[in-house]
Amino acid sequence: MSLKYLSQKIAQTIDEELMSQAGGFSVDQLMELAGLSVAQAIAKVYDKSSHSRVLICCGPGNNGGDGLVAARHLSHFGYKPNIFYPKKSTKELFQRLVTQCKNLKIPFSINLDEQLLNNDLVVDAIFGFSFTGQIRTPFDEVIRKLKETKLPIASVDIPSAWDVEKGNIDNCGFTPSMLISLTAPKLGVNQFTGKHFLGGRFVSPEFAKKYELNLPQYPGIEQIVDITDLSKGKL
Ligand SMILES: NC(=O)C1=CN([C@@H]2O[C@H](COP(=O)(O)OP(=O)(O)OC[C@H]3O[C@@H](n4cnc5c(N)ncnc54)[C@H](O)[C@@H]3O)[C@@H](O)[C@H]2O)[C@@H](O)CC1
Ligand SMILES: [K+]
Repeated sequence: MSLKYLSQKIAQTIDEELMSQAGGFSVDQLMELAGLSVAQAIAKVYDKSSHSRVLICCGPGNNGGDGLVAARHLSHFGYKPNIFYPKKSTKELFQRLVTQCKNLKIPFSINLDEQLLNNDLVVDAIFGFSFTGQIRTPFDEVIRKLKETKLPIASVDIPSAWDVEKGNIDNCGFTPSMLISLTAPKLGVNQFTGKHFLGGRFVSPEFAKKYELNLPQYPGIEQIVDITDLSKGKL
């Protein structure tokens, strides 16, 4: 049974339906589980003895929110997260996530160059499935710097600046060493051959059937499932 890769529209429809009256979820709940998945996947691949300093780059939307949640969990796991969040959302949920991180003494910095010199790993939580069109400032500069860094990058849901359906067209983005797709991978990553996890363990069997997601079994109590071998060489 092959994995289902989602179009941008279906990814957004699934998101909306999960948070509809029928789905019953709040955005906080989904974001919490998404961010926890990200933190678990990172802890599985990058040991804190060698990769304790984790730079979390957060964008202006919910992908950035997943990054803030992941930063909190990584801090509890014993990592030393640093947050780069240049365009903060004014929504109450995001303000609370920032407060939670500050209460854990997680530093926020606006100096990306300095942060890239002083961390062991980057989490790319800049754009998710709602990214469209030409990349706008200040994120054009951020993506350019991430293209240049030699640090390993773990992307949340889709590598930022990749077209959600067509992938890294015109080499507009960077290729991360690791990807944590949420709910189901997006069409744009069907050529991705790096370490690939699926997270966001919140879909009911009926819901998965309705959208023919063909989700793999999550092992035991894990929030993530390794789909590297399932996804390699797709198409
Ligand atoms: N159903 C799911 O799987 C869940 C998804 N979540 C996360 O939510 C993400 C989607 O969140 P959103 O819909 O808020 O969108 P994104 O976080 O993908 O990005 C939207 C933001 O990016 C900006 N943006 C879009 N294109 C741009 C461009 N070309 N240049 C500069 N800025 C641009 C928009 O103005 C907006 O502020 C997913 O990818 C995932 O990470 C989780 O939080 C919860 C559960
Ligand atoms: K991303």
